[in-house]
Amino acid sequence: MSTVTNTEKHPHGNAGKLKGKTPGKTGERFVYQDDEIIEKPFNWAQLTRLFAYMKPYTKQLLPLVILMMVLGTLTKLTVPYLTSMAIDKAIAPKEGPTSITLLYTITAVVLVLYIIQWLASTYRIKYTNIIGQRVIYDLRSDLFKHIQKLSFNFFDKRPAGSVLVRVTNDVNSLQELFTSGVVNLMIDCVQLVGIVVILLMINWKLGLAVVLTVPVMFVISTKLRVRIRRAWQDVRMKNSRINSHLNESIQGIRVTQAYTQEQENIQFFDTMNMESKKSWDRASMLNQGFGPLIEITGGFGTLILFWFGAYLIQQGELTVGLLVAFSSYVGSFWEPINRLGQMYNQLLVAMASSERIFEFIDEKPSIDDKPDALPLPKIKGDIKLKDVVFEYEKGRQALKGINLDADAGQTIALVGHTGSGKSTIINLLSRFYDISSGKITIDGYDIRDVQLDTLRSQIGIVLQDTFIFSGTIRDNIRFGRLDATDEEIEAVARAVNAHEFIEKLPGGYDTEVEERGNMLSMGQRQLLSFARALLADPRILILDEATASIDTETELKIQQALKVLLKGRTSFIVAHRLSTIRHADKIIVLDHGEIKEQGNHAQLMQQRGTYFGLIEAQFRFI
Ligand SMILES: Nc1ncnc2c1ncn2[C@@H]1O[C@H](COP(=O)(O)OP(=O)(O)OP(=O)(O)O)[C@@H](O)[C@H]1O
Repeated sequence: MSTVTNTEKHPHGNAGKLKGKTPGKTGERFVYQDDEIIEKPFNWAQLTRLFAYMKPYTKQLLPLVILMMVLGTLTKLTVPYLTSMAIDKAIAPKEGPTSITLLYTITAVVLVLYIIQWLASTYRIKYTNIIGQRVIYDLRSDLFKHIQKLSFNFFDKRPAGSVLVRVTNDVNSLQELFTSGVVNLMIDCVQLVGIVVILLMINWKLGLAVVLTVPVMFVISTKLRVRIRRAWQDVRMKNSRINSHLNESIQGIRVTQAYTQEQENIQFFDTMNMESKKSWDRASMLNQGFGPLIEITGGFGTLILFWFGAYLIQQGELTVGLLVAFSSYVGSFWEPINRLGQMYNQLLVAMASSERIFEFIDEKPSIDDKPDALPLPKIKGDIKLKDVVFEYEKGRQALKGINLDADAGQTIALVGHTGSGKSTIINLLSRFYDISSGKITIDGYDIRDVQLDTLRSQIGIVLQDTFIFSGTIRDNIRFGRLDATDEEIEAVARAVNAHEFIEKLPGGYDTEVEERGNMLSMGQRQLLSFARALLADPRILILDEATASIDTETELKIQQALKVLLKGRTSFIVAHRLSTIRHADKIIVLDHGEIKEQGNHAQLMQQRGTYFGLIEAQFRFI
């Protein structure tokens, strides 16, 4: 495609999965059913697919992470045992004198172990962050690349906000899982097994008593955490609704102000904002209430430990040092258990997010190359439409059997009442949609049989409301052909009468225009889009003429520019200006998806039919 397609002409705002659009019912707007699902049951296939994103990094970074993890865990688990040695052998030995030298030696070893532990954990965090960020980068980039390829009918069905939320929120919600979750899961498992083994080795009776409380504690902690996690998820969801609304309200701020709907909008936002606040309050209440409760679940284990431990010391089966070591191990026992419960919740949330992400990634573009599609060679520009029927939705024909021939170099003007099918024809020529039946050929090639990019790169499109991207004027023209030189850009700008106004801008060609080019007038934006199309130099040009009335001087400039642009190309123009229509080689008059009349201006005026009526009406209107 030589120029960008206009999203505004195909608003995404049609209901799709929107539940309703009644103003005031905050809960109803900006709610997309599938975005609402917070958690999904465990799904191994999906989890495997998600973790496959880590694969490219398993060879270099993951071994390092595992090494750091093992090192960190080993050192961590050794310290309590050394402490017990310090107590039992150096501070209060059963037999013989206390040994300060042994105490110093143990302290020195513990110091070294702490240093190793610190280094191991620093590097482990560093490497896991690298892996996590890369995975998220890959995932987001895959998703974006894929969305770029999806066809118009995909966007017809979905509100832009919903697409936005998936690329941002859903991907972000996986961030935690990849940056810390996976590695923590491994560490916790290793640590738990290590601790259980050590506890049983020190004293199997006491070990067993403590270990038996684990499943109970695990269930309690997980169950409590589910509620907290859900409450926080609700906060996120409410925030993402605010994001969606913000997106729409900022894009539509001009309409809002024009219709003086600011108050209504503020009220609506307020309700949303309040809901987000309430949901936050709820979550933080739960956090305050349950958080400490979870923390003290570990206290039960400690109670059992001291009660039973004291008994074993009395029986001579345990030393004080070992009890201290035991208590230290038990202390670092609850940490991984709590985290595992958290991790489980995190996985359920990740399931829902990844399902939504993969749903988009799995969406096949409805318009794609056939497996045996050949490149479309350089074309002359003969276009034929034969019995073309098209339905956007099943059962509603937007075009009802169109037959039309355009010879290379001809200018075809499409005219007709609103909704008669003009834009639909131009959408079909670039294969933004596939026809329901019939055939469209270019130089004898069926457009469904050739490679899409070789087709679209030979068609230039200029739409009514030119889409200006944020960047310089030069960048915006260069969008037509990325390898164009500055001289070429200036040459096309001169050819379409745009040079003059560009020169007058504060930075000339390097003036930064904000997104959508609001600082430029409608006429200037039109001229820019002409320059863009001329630079692309396509054999076929599709033009949706702007309806906006502009001053006579600019109008004249646009007419001259149009002449330059149309020269030597086959052009289809959804024409609104009489001057454009008059100069067309062929005028196609559409009515309810059918061709009513065709011919040149003089012929059609003579017929005194629909065209005559349209022109008369336009004059009366003017
Ligand atoms: N994305 C879409 N999904 C469903 N129906 C659509 C879509 N776009 C257009 N239509 C319908 O197809 C018919 C033809 O629309 P089209 O946009 O081609 O008309 P038009 O002649 O270009 O009108 P206008 O001059 O107002 O732009 C209309 O009935 C319209 O409602």
